[in-house]
Amino acid sequence: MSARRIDGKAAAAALRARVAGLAQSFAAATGRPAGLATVLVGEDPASQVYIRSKRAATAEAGMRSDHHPLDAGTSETELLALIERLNADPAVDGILVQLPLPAHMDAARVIATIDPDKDVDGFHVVNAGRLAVGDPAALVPCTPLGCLHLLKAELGDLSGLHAVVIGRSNIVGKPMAMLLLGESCTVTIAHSRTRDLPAICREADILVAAVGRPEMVKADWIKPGATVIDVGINRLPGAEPGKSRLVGDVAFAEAAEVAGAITPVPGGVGPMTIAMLLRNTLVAAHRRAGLPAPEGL
Ligand SMILES: NC(=O)C1=CN([C@@H]2O[C@H](COP(=O)(O)OP(=O)(O)OC[C@H]3O[C@@H](n4cnc5c(N)ncnc54)[C@H](OP(=O)(O)O)[C@@H]3O)[C@@H](O)[C@H]2O)C=CC1
Ligand SMILES: Nc1nc(=O)c2c([nH]1)NC[C@@H]1CN(c3ccc(C(=O)N[C@@H](CCC(=O)O)C(=O)O)cc3)C=[N+]21
Repeated sequence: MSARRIDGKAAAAALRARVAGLAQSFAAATGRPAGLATVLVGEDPASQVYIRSKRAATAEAGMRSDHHPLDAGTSETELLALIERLNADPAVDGILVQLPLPAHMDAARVIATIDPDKDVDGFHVVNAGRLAVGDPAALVPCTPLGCLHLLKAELGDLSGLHAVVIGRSNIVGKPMAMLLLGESCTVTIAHSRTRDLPAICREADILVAAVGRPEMVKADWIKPGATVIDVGINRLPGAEPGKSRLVGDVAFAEAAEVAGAITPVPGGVGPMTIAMLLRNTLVAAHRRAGLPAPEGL
């Protein structure tokens, strides 16, 4: 392997430590901890694992974590009523409704009900719009924010670099492209209808894969020396029965022979997502308390 391995776990731990320090100052200044409310509908095992790690990280950073588990049969009306209560609760700075939601719910309507200034996932159309127009009040989706943090730590100034983002979802691909545009990259967004994807990827100084296809990006898709960010989380059957293993959207071992730097899965973007959730919660708390934005995040 010739590429540098970008250690998302270490970067996330450093960011969480900074958040914890600032969370302490916030509590001292306001007399209350910053608070995140999590909502999980149903019992999807993967979602339960994610919620557990998000809550543990929140508590460890000295913030309040309130969890609202709802059973799978809960009506959308009941969920919307819970969100309205959380919107009105002054102890709640951030609201996270874990996705995916059960099929009988309209995720867009649910997200639209969250107060944009408590929308620490950054999924509300108001926050998507703020990001698109460069309004600093935007709460930005955690995963692309984490990717950008890793890219800046690796490369410094990104201006003029050609970034190719594979994937155009509202939660990863599109906001990632907006952030890179904001850093003055030349941005190409690729997706399932893109023609000759390998050739387009080979033009990239920065390649972000957010597709959900295990090990789709091969070594010969990568420009020598490029920085590769692998957002994919794909669970494949493991070596032993009943066990699973995680792989990204990039064929890591072969890609690492060509790239200049690359994130692993696990231990890359995933941990940064959680750290950025804490960051967004603290930023939302400062704003709601009328305090200036915390520095160094
Ligand atoms: N690490 C983390 O914290 C997070 C990881 N993830 C992971 O990131 C990945 C992407 O997530 P998400 O954006 O929600 O996924 P979506 O399924 O919403 O979007 C996938 C995107 O990939 C595109 N795509 C699918 N197949 C191909 C293909 N063969 N060639 C090119 N493009 C293709 C789709 O194109 P089209 O629009 O044309 O259908 C779509 O835009 C998943 O593996 C997910 O688990 C997600 C969130 C957080
Ligand atoms: N409202 C909402 N907000 C989200 O941010 C959200 C969501 N719903 N639904 C699901 C996706 C996925 N996601 C991840 C978070 C952490 C890791 C993570 O920590 N991954 C570890 C490995 C964890 C493991 O072993 O499973 C890693 O990559 O090293 C991965 C994925 C957040 N999501």
